[in-house]
Amino acid sequence: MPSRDDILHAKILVVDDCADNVELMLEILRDAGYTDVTSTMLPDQVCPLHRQHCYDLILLDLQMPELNGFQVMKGLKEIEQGGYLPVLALTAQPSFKIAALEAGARDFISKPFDLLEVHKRIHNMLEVRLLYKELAQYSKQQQELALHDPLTGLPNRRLLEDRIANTLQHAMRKQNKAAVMYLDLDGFKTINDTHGHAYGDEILKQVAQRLVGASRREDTVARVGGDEFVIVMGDLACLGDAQEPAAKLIEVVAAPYLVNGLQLNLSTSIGIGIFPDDADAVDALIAVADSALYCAKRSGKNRCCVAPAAAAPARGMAPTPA
Ligand SMILES: Nc1nc2c(ncn2[C@@H]2O[C@H](COP(=O)(O)OP(=O)(O)OP(=O)(O)O)[C@@H](O)[C@H]2O)c(=O)[nH]1
Repeated sequence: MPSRDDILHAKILVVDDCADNVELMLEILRDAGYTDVTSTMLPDQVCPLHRQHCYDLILLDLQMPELNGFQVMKGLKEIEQGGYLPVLALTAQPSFKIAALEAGARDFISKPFDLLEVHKRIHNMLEVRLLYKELAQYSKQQQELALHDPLTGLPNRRLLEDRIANTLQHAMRKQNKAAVMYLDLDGFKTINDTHGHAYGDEILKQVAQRLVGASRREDTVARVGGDEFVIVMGDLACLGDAQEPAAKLIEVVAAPYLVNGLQLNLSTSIGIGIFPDDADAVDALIAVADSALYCAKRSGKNRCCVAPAAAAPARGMAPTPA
């Protein structure tokens, strides 16, 4: 629930073509303790100003020459699409009250002003507006949490699958290739067993940062399990375009780690699946990369293998170390 302080610091815009009315409203608001109040006498400035400042409350006179309050609300609705239109209409015309509500205003204040009514309606509207913002922020955070790994902040499997699907669609349109790289740290269990889980967590966070740092901005780096990561790359012309960055990933993971004054070395294995050569669907491509990873582990770790023979008969039987 917004506090009294939050409400008094809300951003308010007063819109009226009459200078005396503007002055009166500014005085009422400042006397009540509102700290962030501005005004305009130019109705055509309301939308650009709201786009720039995102007001919590717009006190809008309905009868203005050139652009009236109803037209202004139309423009504001486009900016606040799906959101909460923070308009409190000001009118001396009783017949405009319902029309204003129908046009999207949340409430109205009649002129001449009844001071008590003005204070109450402004306070109530701001309370709802700020609550609405809190809710929108909370819902955004929840969505983020549902799609990201809490330890590293990387996309989780759910978001990864979405990103792979987009990458494959893009590759299909462009008639080029994409790669899914399945990466699993070597001997990570020993690190946990030797130095503790918290130390292992720190290493995982550093690995995540290194993988992101070594990837292109448009690639996706996701954490899909304990010490498992998946990297998705689009816009590739050939297998070599994936093997080269995979070798770079192996290299960055291998650089020494310093955690709590303790230096440690680590290696990783990577399996690569190529779209459309090895598979043409999200799950299948992940499965192919996972099988290739298994080959990399089995053939000695600290290396990268492409899809095994079963998934890529054209490339022969043996896994291909990078
Ligand atoms: N610190 C930490 N460890 C985790 C987390 N999630 C899973 N693990 C541990 O990560 C380890 C994964 O080990 P494995 O991949 O099975 O084994 P490994 O030692 O890496 O062996 P290879 O992959 O064959 O080289 C296990 O010990 C898990 O308990 C986590 O969030 N934090």
